[in-house]
Amino acid sequence: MSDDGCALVDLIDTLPAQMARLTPQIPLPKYEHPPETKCSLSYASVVTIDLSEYDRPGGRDRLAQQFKECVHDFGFFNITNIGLSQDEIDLQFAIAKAFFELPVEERLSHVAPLHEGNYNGYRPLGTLSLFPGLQDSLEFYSIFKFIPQSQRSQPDLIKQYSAEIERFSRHMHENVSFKLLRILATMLELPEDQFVNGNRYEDECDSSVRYMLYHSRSQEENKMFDDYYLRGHTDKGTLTFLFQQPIAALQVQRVQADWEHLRIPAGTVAVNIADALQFLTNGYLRSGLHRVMAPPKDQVHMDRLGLVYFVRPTDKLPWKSLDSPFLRRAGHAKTTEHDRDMSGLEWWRAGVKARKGANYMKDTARST
Ligand SMILES: O=C(O)CCC(=O)C(=O)O
Ligand SMILES: [Fe+2]
Repeated sequence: MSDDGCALVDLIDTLPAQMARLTPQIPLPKYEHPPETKCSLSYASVVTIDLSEYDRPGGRDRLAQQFKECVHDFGFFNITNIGLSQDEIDLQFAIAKAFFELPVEERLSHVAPLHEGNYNGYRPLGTLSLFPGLQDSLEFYSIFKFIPQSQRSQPDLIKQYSAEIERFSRHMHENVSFKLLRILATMLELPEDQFVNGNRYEDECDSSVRYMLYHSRSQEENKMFDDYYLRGHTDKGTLTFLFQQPIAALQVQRVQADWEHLRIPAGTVAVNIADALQFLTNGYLRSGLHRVMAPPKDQVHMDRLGLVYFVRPTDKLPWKSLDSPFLRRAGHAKTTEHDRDMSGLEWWRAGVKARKGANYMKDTARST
């Protein structure tokens, strides 16, 4: 950069409007998480990966060993020590809460181009019918990566906190998810950056920070919906990160087992392997099956605010399955059966379009 500051001025001029912080920033009240349920529930036992091991001598090998216990038969694990403070995470919850308190006209003025298979922006309440004639009670707001290809209109609230949201988004993507993707690739005897290369931050894809709000329903409504908030599904992307969630509604299912609750306490993030990794590894990595149900009786009246980070494949990822000595030994050798002449991004958007308006069968798992 030149020392007369011109380069800096040029840079600021070319920054997308969304990234330029407006002042003053309206302070947000500190987010208080609701208490956990006191009801006794059946919780899934989940492997916990301590990410602070990653940079210790021998740490990656130890983490790879731990991965072997959970990535093939389950597809869910927890991570701790992700390098973000509780305050940084709680600020995202505070922004999420403030977003859903904006007037509905303002939320609706930033609707995502859903008809293009693209969730960038607001996805209004009741967009999906869970059963014929029964609309979901979920609204969400997705903030795509902070790259020129993803820019769109944003409410002032989001513009004011864009620096903090960008830091969160980049950290989850380039630090946390890349660590996991590198360990997974090494474990599978693939080049270390095999998965990272198809998920680079600067390439176009639909990775996003997502703020979610499930509105509570009455007892009668829950009965009509068979208690479903979100049908059983696997996620379509690469990896999903689900943050602290005291309202016990998320359930996961191992192969041929009953549904169990997934507990995500403070200091922990749940990670869900998604369809792209399952496809690329010919089914060796398992895309975790999950659903969201009405919470237990001491929480059923509460709205449920969620914070999620989704990593999704980019336009640089060839939609072709992989081969490695590990995969061959494990009986998951390359198959060309589902290879396509398209990118991960094209595959992803085609899936979102196909899903729109789909009529879900009660116990059928679909991708979301
Ligand atoms: O709300 C949750 O806990 C899970 C959300 C989810 O499964 C999804 O958005 O794909
Ligand atoms: Fe999901």
